[in-house]
Amino acid sequence: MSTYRSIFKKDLFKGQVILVTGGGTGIGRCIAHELAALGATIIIAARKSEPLKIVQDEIQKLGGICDTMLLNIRDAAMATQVIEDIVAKHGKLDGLVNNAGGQFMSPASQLTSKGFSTVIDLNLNGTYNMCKAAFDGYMGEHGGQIVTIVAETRNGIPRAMHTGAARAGIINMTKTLAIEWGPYNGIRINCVAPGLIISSGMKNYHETMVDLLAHSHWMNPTSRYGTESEVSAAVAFLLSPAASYINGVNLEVDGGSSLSKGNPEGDELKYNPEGSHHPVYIGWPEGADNVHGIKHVDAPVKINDLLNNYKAIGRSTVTAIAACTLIPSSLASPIPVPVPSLPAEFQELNKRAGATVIHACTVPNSFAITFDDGPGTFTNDLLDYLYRKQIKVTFFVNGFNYNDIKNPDIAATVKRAFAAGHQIGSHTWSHADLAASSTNIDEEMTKLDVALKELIGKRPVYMRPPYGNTSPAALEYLGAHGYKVINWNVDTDDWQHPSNFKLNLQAYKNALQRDTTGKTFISLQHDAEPLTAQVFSKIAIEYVLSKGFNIMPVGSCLGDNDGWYRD
Ligand SMILES: CCCCCCCCCCC/C=C/C(=O)SCCNC(=O)CCNC(=O)[C@H](O)C(C)(C)COP(=O)(O)OP(=O)(O)OC[C@H]1O[C@@H](n2cnc3c(N)ncnc32)[C@H](O)[C@@H]1OP(=O)(O)O
Ligand SMILES: NC(=O)C1=CN([C@@H]2O[C@H](COP(=O)(O)OP(=O)(O)OC[C@H]3O[C@@H](n4cnc5c(N)ncnc54)[C@H](OP(=O)(O)O)[C@@H]3O)[C@@H](O)[C@H]2O)C=CC1
Repeated sequence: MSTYRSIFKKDLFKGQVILVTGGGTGIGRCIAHELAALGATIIIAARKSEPLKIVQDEIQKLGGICDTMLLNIRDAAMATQVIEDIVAKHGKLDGLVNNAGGQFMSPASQLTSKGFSTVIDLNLNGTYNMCKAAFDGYMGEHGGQIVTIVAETRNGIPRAMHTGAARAGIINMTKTLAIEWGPYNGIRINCVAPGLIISSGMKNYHETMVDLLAHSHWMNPTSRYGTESEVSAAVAFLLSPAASYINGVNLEVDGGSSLSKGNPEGDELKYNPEGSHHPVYIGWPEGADNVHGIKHVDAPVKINDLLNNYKAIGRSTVTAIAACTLIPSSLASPIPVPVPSLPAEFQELNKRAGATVIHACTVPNSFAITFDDGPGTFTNDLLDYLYRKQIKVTFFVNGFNYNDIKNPDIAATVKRAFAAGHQIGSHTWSHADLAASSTNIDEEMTKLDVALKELIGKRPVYMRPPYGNTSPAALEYLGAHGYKVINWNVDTDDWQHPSNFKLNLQAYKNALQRDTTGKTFISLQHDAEPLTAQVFSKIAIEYVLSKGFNIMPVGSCLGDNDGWYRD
């Protein structure tokens, strides 16, 4: 049976006694396997005995030495007792890996003080309890190495303020302890700060979060998530003599994700949705997971699939990994063909027949980015971004769909978008299908016009039919009432796949991948969709800009700068 294959030399920790808290699952389990494979006597400790026993059994089967102890790191007395028991039973304590910890996700505004205290107590106080117990019980007199797993917190952790605060506290506590405990007690103490890691820990997240995470793994400078092995390797390094001159640091193992988060010009950055150019490091032996009943990793299925993908393609083959996140060809849409302008005689005919449906722009090199169904709860976030980038787009708004346009917050968003110079178009009052015989087209158009007139003092000329659906009767009505009907030639499908940014972006890529000379585009997405407003729209805009297009409202891209509205 093959053991964990560490990149470090065999017997690196032979004869050492090392405690790994939370060693029964995920990252802690991987660290326990690696250190045991390198010769250490490992003690894994946590609240639940069953996972500990399973990992102990795995390590022993592989020829390692492993002991288990029950421990709640929040309980200072229990921490003291566990250290005492280890020293009594194993004679010493060379290393402590503070891995136990966690949190739940919550926006700061919804966090209760009990919830905040709970996460601070677990992570900050819990880590303090362990460090203090290790110092008092052994290391203060004999020295030792301490490594604490925190989380990358460089620019805060949105929706996890409590854990960000706790981990930042630990990082600072670590620096102080390095100063106080280094010179006289021979202790080295450091932190490892993982970014998102494919581990069992992700099983604690809600399914929607897992779905989002599964689609976002390319959104960091290394274009993939990390592995438990990559965190474990950092821990092993910091515990080892190779790190003898490293004290009080926080080593980020995050693929560079902390570099952009929270930076206004960094969030929507320069991700490479094609896939990673970086090899992945996995210490487990080559081959399938779950060999000899030992699972390599136990992440949620969709996240584990990512890892299998990284593995299947190759651990060190740069080009192969770059291909690991291909969208199946069945999902790719055909290259959109811009609709050429009709000859004059047909334009006249068309007028009589009703409005023409427009799918593309006419101004060379223009790209109109359009948003339907809003305003949504996060449209303001999008407006902030558009302001920073000085980009104008078109919002085809509804009166009563996801939100009520008469709601003061929603009304204020429409006014803000209009005042900022974005084009406001009509998307009907209630998102009605204009091709359906039961739809009262006049009511749908007029009711929204009246509401918009009240809000922005004008009625829109440009409109988008919901679902892109029209009928001869609808076009006749719209033409007769002076509306310009706008559809699209780039459909991101974001309403159906709101967290699949990669799939959404594929529509843009299909449009822009070949020679685009002379071609112009109108794209469709939905600002009522929170993830589109917050994330995808920014990715799409960066992509279009990177291809050298000028982004503008639909009216401008059709050469019309003063006919967007009427009184
Ligand atoms: C694409 C972008 C995505 C970005 C995502 C970035 C996220 C980065 C975060 C950093 C990366 C870290 C990853 C990981 O850590 S992986 C997971 C590791 N494991 C865990 O996190 C463990 C899971 N969590 C828990 O077990 C518990 O939440 C916790 C231990 C933290 C608390 O458990 P405990 O049993 O002590 O506490 P209670 O359940 O009794 O709750 C106490 C009070 O806490 C509040 N609370 C608890 N859960 C929630 C919740 N889900 N939502 C809101 N509030 C919550 C609440 O006040 C509880 O008190 P009451 O029950 O009386 O109300
Ligand atoms: N996975 C990721 O993407 C990232 C993880 N991290 C951090 O890495 C560490 C490991 O995470 P991961 O393996 O993914 O998640 P897991 O949830 O699998 O691991 C957490 C471990 O901590 C133990 N634990 C929790 N509370 C206590 C407690 N009060 N006393 C003792 N043990 C406790 C748990 O065991 P039990 O419930 O039996 O006590 C569990 O084994 C955590 O600190 C996590 O926050 C940081 C950044 C990213």
